[in-house]
Amino acid sequence: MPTSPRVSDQAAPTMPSGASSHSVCSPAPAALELDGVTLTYPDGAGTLTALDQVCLRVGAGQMLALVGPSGSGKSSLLAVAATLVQPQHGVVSIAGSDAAQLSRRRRDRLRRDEVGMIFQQPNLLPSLTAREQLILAEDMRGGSRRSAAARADALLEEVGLTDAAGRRPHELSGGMRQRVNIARALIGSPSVLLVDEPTAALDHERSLTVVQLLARLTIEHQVATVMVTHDTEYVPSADAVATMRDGALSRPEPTDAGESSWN
Ligand SMILES: Nc1ncnc2c1ncn2[C@@H]1O[C@H](COP(=O)(O)OP(=O)(O)OP(=O)(O)O)[C@@H](O)[C@H]1O
Repeated sequence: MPTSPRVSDQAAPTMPSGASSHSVCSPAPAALELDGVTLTYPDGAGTLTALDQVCLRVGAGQMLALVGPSGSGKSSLLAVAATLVQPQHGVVSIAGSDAAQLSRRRRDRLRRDEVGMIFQQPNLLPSLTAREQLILAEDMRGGSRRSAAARADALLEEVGLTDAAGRRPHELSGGMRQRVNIARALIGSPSVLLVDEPTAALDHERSLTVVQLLARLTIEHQVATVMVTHDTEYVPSADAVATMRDGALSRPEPTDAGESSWN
């Protein structure tokens, strides 16, 4: 469960340039909210709209699958939700904090404390054991080594890797490496988990294990998870699915799994 300090010192109620003073989507708060988000990139003499008035709400314990063709804006949405890229218009809110209202330092802290990220490739350090990968991540967040070790052990157990805690990446299968990656992303007790193609490097059986694990941990850790996937086979494990097309996001449709829990 989330235990880390929350960023709560939002600046006074001046709106960022281009942000609306009212909610385009819904007034109810959620762990992750995008409200009327538009992101453009320079494109020759003009601009390319990567995200077009995107609205999205994902609550604690919910998992959204995000699908769409290549170039439709999925990675841009994750980058904006991670507060790594600032949109020209709209509001990105994480755990109740409007990212645009924060100083850069506080936005970095918000990301560190509240956002976990998982990419296609686990990017584990070759010389560290699975357990040390997690402890290092918590050390870098400023957590105590003792609590980091206890938390690492608990997370490795949750992802079924207790017996592999002392192994280095080259001694782990691709699926095991991705499970270490997932445990590492959760060690800071984030509110939001952003997952980009977690199964791209895995075979079918391992992919299914990883996606089902993400769905279970989303509930157990009460995180708001957004998972980009090319493979619609894994969508039923999520609570809802939304499609990106040319920067526009469809209304999320609940899956069978999320019929009663999706807002
Ligand atoms: N840094 C950038 N500068 C300029 N254009 C960009 C940049 N990043 C993305 N784009 C463009 O924005 C659009 C959306 O790209 P994005 O990577 O978000 O799509 P995607 O759905 O994640 O694609 P893929 O599935 O291939 O990863 C594309 O037209 C892309 O070329």
